[in-house]
Amino acid sequence: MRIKVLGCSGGVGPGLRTTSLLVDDEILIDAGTGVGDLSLAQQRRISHVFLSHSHLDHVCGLAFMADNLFDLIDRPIAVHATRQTLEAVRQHVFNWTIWPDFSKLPNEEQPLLRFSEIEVGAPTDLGGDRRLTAFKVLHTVPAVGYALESPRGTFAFSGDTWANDDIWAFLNGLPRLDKLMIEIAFPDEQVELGAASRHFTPSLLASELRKLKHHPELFLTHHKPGCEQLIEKQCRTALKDWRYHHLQRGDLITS
Ligand SMILES: Nc1ncnc2c1ncn2[C@@H]1O[C@@H]2COP(=O)(O)O[C@H]2[C@H]1O
Repeated sequence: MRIKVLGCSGGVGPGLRTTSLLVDDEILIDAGTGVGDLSLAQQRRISHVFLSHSHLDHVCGLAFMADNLFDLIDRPIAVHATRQTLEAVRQHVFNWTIWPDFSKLPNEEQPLLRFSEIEVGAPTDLGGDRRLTAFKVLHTVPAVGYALESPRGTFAFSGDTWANDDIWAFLNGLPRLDKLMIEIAFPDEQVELGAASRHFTPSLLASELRKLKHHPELFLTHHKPGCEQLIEKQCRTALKDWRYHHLQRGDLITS
């Protein structure tokens, strides 16, 4: 699998885009502002979108992409998420007030978006020997991460999360875990804001990682704008036993 990082910042600013991963040119995992860097031709190729949770920085690109593609595609884009996330997105974004309901446009028989509920823990076959499984994480709204498995390896994306044992129980149950994209939004000084907003700091992530039986390569993500350098400095100590990278927009992960 070829995973292109369209965005992985915890906010926006010059060169910063919010979370969106393009898998094999046809699947999006989350649809943050990073979607805005795809050409129309690239957007037309998207057939599935998997959302981790309902927060704006992970879904706003879906709204703009749907509008862009209005006249350009003749089959729906499948938007997969848990029941709670779909309810939130439908009620608060695609509600005709914030944005048109593209699950009813251009008409209900052939809509642009087709919402599709996923079950946590139930694998979805993506074809080509690839499968994707949602796993529960802990954030301020219902949220999941996704594991992508293929014969060549397993990549997992934590989504936005804070410390909790469900993540490690799921990841420890995987036969292998080669690459883990996991968030650190705040530096250690902001551990209280991290707790309130349910985000990791470097020391907290390092301590939670002791529960993981695998030793994957780590791809650190979702740093809040302005916090990047301090987080990087703290990771040099906190994660010294791990092979890790601070993920950047435009990076490629192969799995
Ligand atoms: N008390 C709070 N609860 C949740 N989010 C907060 C709070 N205070 C500030 N925030 C910010 O609001 C942001 C919403 O998106 P994030 O979860 O990425 O990160 C969150 C924090 O940066």
